[in-house]
This record gives sequence, C-alpha cells and structure tokens, in this order.
Amino acid sequence: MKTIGIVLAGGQSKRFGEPKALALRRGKPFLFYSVEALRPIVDQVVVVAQPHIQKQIQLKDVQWIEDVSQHKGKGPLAGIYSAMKHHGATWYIVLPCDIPFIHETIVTALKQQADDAFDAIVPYVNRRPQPLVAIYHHRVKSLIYDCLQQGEYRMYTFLSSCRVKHIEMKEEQPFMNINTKEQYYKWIG
Ligand SMILES: Nc1nc2c(ncn2[C@@H]2O[C@H](COP(=O)(O)OP(=O)(O)OP(=O)(O)O)[C@@H](O)[C@H]2O)c(=O)[nH]1
Repeated sequence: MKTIGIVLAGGQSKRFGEPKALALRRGKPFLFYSVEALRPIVDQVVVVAQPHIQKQIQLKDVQWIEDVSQHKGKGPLAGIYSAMKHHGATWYIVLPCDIPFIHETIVTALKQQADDAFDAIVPYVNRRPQPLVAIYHHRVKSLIYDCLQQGEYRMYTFLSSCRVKHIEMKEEQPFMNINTKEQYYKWIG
C-alpha cells in the first residue's frame, strides 16, 4: 500500500508577514517538523511550495513540486491535487507547514485509521476538524479535480462530497498552527 506524505507550503503567509515554512522553532524551520513527522511513515515526502522556499532550505530525500499552473496559489486543495497528480499512491497523508509541534506519533496514529471504506480520515481535536492534518484516499483526486474546475477551492465544500471517517484526538499541541507573529511569540518565544 503505497503512501505519499504531502507537505503544503505554497501559501502566502500574509498574516505572518514572511514565509511560515522558514520560521524557526529550536533553530529548525517549521517545514522541517512536518517533513520529519512524515518521513518514517510514508514511501515519499512531497513538498508543494514556491521555488524560492526550496532555495532557502536543505531537506534530504524530499521531492519538491509546485502547484499545477492553472490553480497556483489557490489554497490547500490545489496543493493536494498537485501532489496527487505528480505521484500515484493509495493513500496521501497531508500536513501543513505551519504546525511545528507535530510529531511522528500523530501521523502513525492517523495511518493506522486508514480504511478503504472511507475517502478521508480526518482528526477532530477539541471538536474541531483538522482537514489539513488528514489522510486522503487516491479516489478523491477526481473529486478535487471537479471542485477546482468549478473554481471551488474551499476544503469544507470538497469534504462534504467525501465519505469521512472522523477520529477523536486528545492531544492539542501537535495540531497548533501558527498564523501570526503574536502566536509565534506566545507559543514559540
Ligand atoms: N501548495 C499550496 N499550499 C498552500 C496554498 N495555500 C495555503 N497553503 C498551505 O496550506 C497551509 C494552510 O495555509 P493558510 O495558513 O490557510 O494560508 P497561508 O497562505 O499560508 O497564510 P495566509 O496568507 O496568512 O492566509 C499552509 O501550510 C500553507 O502553506 C496553496 O495555494 N498551495
């Protein structure tokens, strides 16, 4: 069962003011933590980012791709689709690049929930769905394609057409995403 890890790093980071993928926690870029959480569990890690991010960071055994041109920068759904288009697999484990407390045990727990009867495995933390820290079956590629073709870029609209298995996760910190400098100084220091 081939599994690809997708790290989404093609966002604008407007609220943060500089690329979140390159922000540091304990001397390592945020992107590093998402890649390392996936690496032991997947067959290949694919980072979907703009080329200037790749130029500023060294990561071993990672495949870098850009968003497909017609949906460049249109949001996470476009990034997931771009990775699926480049790499065939049964399952895709998706992580954003702005959750620097993520760790391998969360990804392992998610992968253990992979179930062919569902299109997506989405954790719930504190009653909130986490669709950017989730697993998608390859069959959703055509559903995403349809959304993108219709100019529908919202993750939740796409998910409403999927069979989703929700799993409750207790630990909150690994899912904490940093969007602003205030959050950065509060949680990272
Ligand atoms: N490949 C790709 N990733 C994206 C895109 N938009 C957002 N992401 C990633 O998805 C995750 C969540 O992004 P957001 O925080 O919602 O958006 P952002 O653009 O990074 O930040 P803001 O500009 O402040 O909204 C981050 O890891 C982003 O890098 C996109 O168009 N393509």
